[in-house]
Amino acid sequence: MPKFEELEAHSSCHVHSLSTPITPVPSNLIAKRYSILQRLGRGSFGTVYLVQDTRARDGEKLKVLKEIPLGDLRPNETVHASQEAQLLSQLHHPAIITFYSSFLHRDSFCIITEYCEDRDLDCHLEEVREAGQSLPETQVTDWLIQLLLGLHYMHNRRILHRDLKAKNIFLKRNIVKIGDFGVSCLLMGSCDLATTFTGTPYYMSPEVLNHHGYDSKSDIWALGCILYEMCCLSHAFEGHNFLSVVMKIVEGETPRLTASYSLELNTLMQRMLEKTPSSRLSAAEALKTKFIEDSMQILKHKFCSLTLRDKTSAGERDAAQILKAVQRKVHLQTLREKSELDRMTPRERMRLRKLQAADDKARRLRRLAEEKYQENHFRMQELRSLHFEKVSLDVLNESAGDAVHQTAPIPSENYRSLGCSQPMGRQQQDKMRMSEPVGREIPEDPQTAEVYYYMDGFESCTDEEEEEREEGDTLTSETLCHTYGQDSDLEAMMRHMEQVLEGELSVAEAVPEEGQCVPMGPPVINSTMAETRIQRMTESVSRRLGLTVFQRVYNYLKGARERQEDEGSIRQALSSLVERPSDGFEVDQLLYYEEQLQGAREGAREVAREVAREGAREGAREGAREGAREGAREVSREGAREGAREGAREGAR
Ligand SMILES: Nc1ncnc2c1ncn2[C@@H]1O[C@H](COP(=O)(O)OP(=O)(O)OP(=O)(O)O)[C@@H](O)[C@H]1O
Repeated sequence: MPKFEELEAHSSCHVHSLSTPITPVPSNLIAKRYSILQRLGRGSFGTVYLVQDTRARDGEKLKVLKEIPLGDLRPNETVHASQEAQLLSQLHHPAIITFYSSFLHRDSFCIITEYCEDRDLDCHLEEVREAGQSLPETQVTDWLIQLLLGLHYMHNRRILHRDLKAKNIFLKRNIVKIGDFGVSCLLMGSCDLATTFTGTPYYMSPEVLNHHGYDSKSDIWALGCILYEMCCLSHAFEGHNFLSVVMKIVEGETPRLTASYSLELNTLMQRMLEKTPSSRLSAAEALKTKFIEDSMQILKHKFCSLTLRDKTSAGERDAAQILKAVQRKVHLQTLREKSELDRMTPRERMRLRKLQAADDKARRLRRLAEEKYQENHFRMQELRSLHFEKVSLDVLNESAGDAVHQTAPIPSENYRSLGCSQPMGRQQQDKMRMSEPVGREIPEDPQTAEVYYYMDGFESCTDEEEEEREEGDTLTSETLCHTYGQDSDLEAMMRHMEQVLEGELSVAEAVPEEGQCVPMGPPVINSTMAETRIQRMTESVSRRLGLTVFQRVYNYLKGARERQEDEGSIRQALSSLVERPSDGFEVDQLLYYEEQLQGAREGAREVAREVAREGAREGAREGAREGAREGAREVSREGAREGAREGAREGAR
């Protein structure tokens, strides 16, 4: 049962459409600021919602809320997780989904993160597969570089992902972002059980399956699997059932990419899929390979021209706005010249006021255009100085040149001649938004009209022209906002690439050892999370197969595993129970999880028993020691008494 009111159900692989924005109801706010817009989906541990942050600035309002039910946990048991969440919220990288905050809401642990409107990589790959297409190598390497940069950033800070998979990678315009970084660790701690339950079988590394512990190289293994998936649109290690996948990962051959991808990319992937962690590349080492460095140069140029183009087109839009304002102004100015002030009717006066408003507008737009022009100019100079001659030329020819020409023919003197003086700040611009009076006539009496205009702040224009102008204004400011957000990610990504290219990257990456990743969830959340995962999985498989079939498959597989039947006979038996033997995959995985949890519980009970036994032994020892001490004391007391009595007797004698 969903805890939060869901306004719209949502299938995971559909574009998140928000055609009808939902106005938040203040009384329904979660943590006094988030209102649920729609449900994005349900994962193994919790439910994911798109929310509106009523306290955030425009353009940053949409966020994601992950609600993780904590069952019967007491609030103080989650304090540790909240503290670790604080740590995560201080980390920022454009390839990592921003972790804003976490809090407790009723009996759930809630996490607020950045929202990625372009869905996850898994959905994207499914679409490509369905369309019978494939991803070009440049696209694959562009994404791989960004993912390596993100991994390197987190690994350097001793944070492991533990559940890297295509479903945890999100697309946001031109960049990819890793989701849930550190979250599994936060909730599950870092023990072996946590690794088993947070990992997804297809991406699990040999060392994890062999219970040799998880480290940063296990994340690299998962990324190698994702790289294979981006190229071949199927899992790197596939099998009919859970155990056959495990066998392939642990003992099978390292897969190869198809011939349509370069040898260099194939070699890189194979080095990321080395079975021995010490022979496997780290993120820093992968970033320093020649293939990645060369591809990174190209990606950096691409990002450079993208930000430039964004800014240029914003400049073009501004220029168009200015042109419109100028035309309108010329028209109004003619009106002004024709009329003498004292002979004006109120309507004419109104027009004059509008003229003044147009002046202000033109001045603001001119300023914006000048700023944009300067920015573009500065970036172009930057580009040249970095010797990216080819790119600079392309950019100048393709777009910047156009924009410069479009912006340049409206030199600032033209506006000055229209009587503009002081430029206007952004806040003032916002205040200057016009309000539309509805159904109000302008009074004909000049004095009354003056008061009327004053009350309306001189901006009460109902003309269609003004409406258009208003629409144009809104568009401009929104586009600028949008461009800024996008640019900041692209620019941050470029900075990270520059660091690598300029050799500011330590290849001897601080590799977190098992159990050393920053967040260490308390064990009590740990086993609750494991139980939740088992429960969710049981629900989902029994829904898919039907309860009766699920029970049959479950009972058969449980017996078969106990009898240690071979894979061939298991496959044959499964084919009579389910349509495809692969349908039994999740049941198999479920049995494996149950076994692991059972083992962990028995381990914990054994530890508790041992502690109790040791306590009893220690108590007995202490008792014996105390008894001995008491005995000795009694003996010495008795001796003293006897001595005294003997002394007295002797004295009497
Ligand atoms: N930051 C986000 N922006 C946009 N969509 C998201 C975001 N986080 C999650 N989603 C979507 O919400 C759904 C559920 O995500 P969640 O991460 O809980 O589960 P999952 O990755 O499908 O499974 P698991 O919990 O096993 O990792 C998915 O469809 C995912 O694409």
